[in-house]
Amino acid sequence: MSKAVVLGAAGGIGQPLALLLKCNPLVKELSLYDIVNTPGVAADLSHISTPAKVEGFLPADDGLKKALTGADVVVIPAGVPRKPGMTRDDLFKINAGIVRDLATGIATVAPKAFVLVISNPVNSTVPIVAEVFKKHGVFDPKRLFGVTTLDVVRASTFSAEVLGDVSLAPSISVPVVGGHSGVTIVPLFSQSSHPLPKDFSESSLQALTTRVQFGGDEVVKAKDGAGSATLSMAYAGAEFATKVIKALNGEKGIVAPTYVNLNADKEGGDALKKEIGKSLDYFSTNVELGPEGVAKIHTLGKLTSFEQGLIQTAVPELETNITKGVSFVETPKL
Ligand SMILES: NC(=O)c1ccc[n+]([C@@H]2O[C@H](COP(=O)([O-])OP(=O)(O)OC[C@H]3O[C@@H](n4cnc5c(N)ncnc54)[C@H](O)[C@@H]3O)[C@@H](O)[C@H]2O)c1
Ligand SMILES: O=C(O)C[C@H](O)C(=O)O
Repeated sequence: MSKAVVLGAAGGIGQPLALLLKCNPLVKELSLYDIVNTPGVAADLSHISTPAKVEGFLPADDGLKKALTGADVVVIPAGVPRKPGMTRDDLFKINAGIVRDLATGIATVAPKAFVLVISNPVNSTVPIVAEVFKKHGVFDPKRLFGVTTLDVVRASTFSAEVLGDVSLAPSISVPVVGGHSGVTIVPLFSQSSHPLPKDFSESSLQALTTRVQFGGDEVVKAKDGAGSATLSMAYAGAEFATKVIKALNGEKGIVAPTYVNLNADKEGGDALKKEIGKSLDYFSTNVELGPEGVAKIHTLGKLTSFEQGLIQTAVPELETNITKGVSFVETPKL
């Protein structure tokens, strides 16, 4: 039984994510923090007849500190979402500072908590959290995760559509590796639990891959200025948080793609760097979770030449995104 904290809990993701965590029997305490509205959200959720005790906190009266005290798992969906025409990197200007400040709170109050970063641009915000933790001398790469589960969820859903049977979606597992923005999102359909049809053409594979890579844009466009994916993200965030909590409670054999610091498992991380041909510090890949967080970083395995090409396109953009996050904390210029 764990204490989960949501930072940004009154937002479009935060509220449904908090609902799903309140309904999770593994959550004993749920603390909700935001700059607005958390007392109301917490009061509302607290009437649900599940065991988790819910409390809401605002910045006044040391709210962040109170929310984080005793935290096992901290999920961060705080920050602004995209509008049509924006890239995730366009959010850096605002979200980098928000994530840095929240990370400072976690590093100070709950340095051992598992930190799950949803705020975009994930490729850069995860390094920001790491650098803040390093500054406080409490960085443990095993405990920091960029949440890329929505890409995995989309790959399952879109594969099921292609296979003509949407009921398959929950059982389809496609590793999605790289990062979480556009071309850095690399679905490995050749490793799907449910292979694509034998006569699936190269152009259809390209279209399916592009749909996963730009699935976020599909939602941003449909919402037409009212934000980005919230409900599907809450579902994905709760899925991933549940995996982390289960692993923390000692459940074995839990593997999920997530964006991690490759020093979390030196052997696996080094092997992965060799595979991608670049010494990046962060990459999303299948990770085995354990009670201490990252237990094992899996390598990518056998790739098709199409997938190798996708990785080679992803790597330079990822490198730029990572450097941007790291240097923001080293020398803040914004
Ligand atoms: N990783 C992913 O797959 C994924 C998917 C969807 C969205 N996102 C990202 O998640 C973030 C949130 O999206 P949303 O739709 O929930 O946005 P939103 O605007 O609906 O909610 C964000 C919440 O953050 C709060 N907030 C702002 N500054 C804060 C601070 N300093 N401390 C605490 N809370 C603060 C706001 O008050 C708001 O309630 C965006 O950056 C978005 O791009 C990531
Ligand atoms: O697309 C976005 O900006 C939000 C999120 O990263 C997504 O993938 O839906």
